[in-house]
Amino acid sequence: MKKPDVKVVLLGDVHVGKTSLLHMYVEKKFQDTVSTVGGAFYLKQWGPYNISIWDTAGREQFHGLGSMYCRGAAAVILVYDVCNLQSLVELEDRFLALTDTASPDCIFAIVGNKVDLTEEIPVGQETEEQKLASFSSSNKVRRQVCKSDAIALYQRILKYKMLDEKTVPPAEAMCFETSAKTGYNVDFLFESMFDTVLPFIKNKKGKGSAGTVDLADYKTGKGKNSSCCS
Ligand SMILES: Nc1nc2c(ncn2[C@@H]2O[C@H](COP(=O)(O)OP(=O)(O)OP(=O)(O)O)[C@@H](O)[C@H]2O)c(=O)[nH]1
Ligand SMILES: [Mg+2]
Repeated sequence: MKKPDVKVVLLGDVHVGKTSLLHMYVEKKFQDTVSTVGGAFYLKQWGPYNISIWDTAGREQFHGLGSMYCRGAAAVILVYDVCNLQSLVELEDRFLALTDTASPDCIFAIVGNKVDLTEEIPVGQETEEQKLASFSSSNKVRRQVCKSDAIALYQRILKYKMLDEKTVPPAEAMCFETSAKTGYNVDFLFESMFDTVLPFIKNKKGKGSAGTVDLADYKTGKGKNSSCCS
C-alpha cells in the first residue's frame, strides 16, 4: 500500500457523529455505529494523492490517545453536535490541546453535525406557543449552537495556535454544518478539506521528494476512490 501523503484527523466529543460522517462520506450510507474504541483509519485517494483520515474515539477513557492520532496531521476536523452546546465547549476545553502534536501549519475545520434534528424557525415569525407546537409535533429539537459560535471558536483557535488570520483560510470557509444522516454537506466538507490541504501536500513533496505536483490532475479528480483500513 502506498504511504499516505497527508493525514486528516476527526476529533470531538462522544456521540457527535464523527464515525457517521466518515461512513456517509466513504460508503454513502448512514448506518448504525458503535462508539469508537481507540481509532480507525480510512484511506482516500484524491487525484494522485493518498489521504489518511483518522476517526478517533470521543470517550474520555481514550483521551490519552488523541495526541498520538494528531501527530503530524495536516488538518483537524473538530466536530460538535448543533443540539448540544457542551459538545462545542468540549472542543476547546478538552480536544484543542490534543492538536499540539499536529503539524505547525495544520488547518482546522469546525463542523456542527446533526442539523437534520433541528427545527429552523425564521426569527421573529412565530410566537413561543407556535414554536413549542411545531417542536412537539415534528420530533425536532431546538438548536443549541449557531454557526457564529463556531466562527468565534475558530478565531480563538487561531489565537491559541498563534496563526495569522491572513495566512489561513477564513473562518466562514472552515465552519461547516452537516448531517451524517441525510448526507447534507458531507461531501462538501471532506472535499473542501482536501482542496485546502493540497498546498500542504505540494509543499511537503517539494521538500521531501523530487516529484512535482500536477494540479491539473488533481482538478480532474481522476481516480478518486477510498478504502477502509480500520
Ligand atoms: N439524526 C442524526 N443522528 C446522527 C447523525 N450523526 C450521527 N448520528 C447518530 O448519533 C449517534 C452517534 O454517532 P457516531 O457516529 O457513533 O458518533 P461518534 O462521534 O463517532 O461517537 P464516538 O465514537 O463514541 O466518539 C449514533 O446513534 C448515530 O446514528 C446525524 O447527522 N443526524
Ligand atoms: Mg465513533
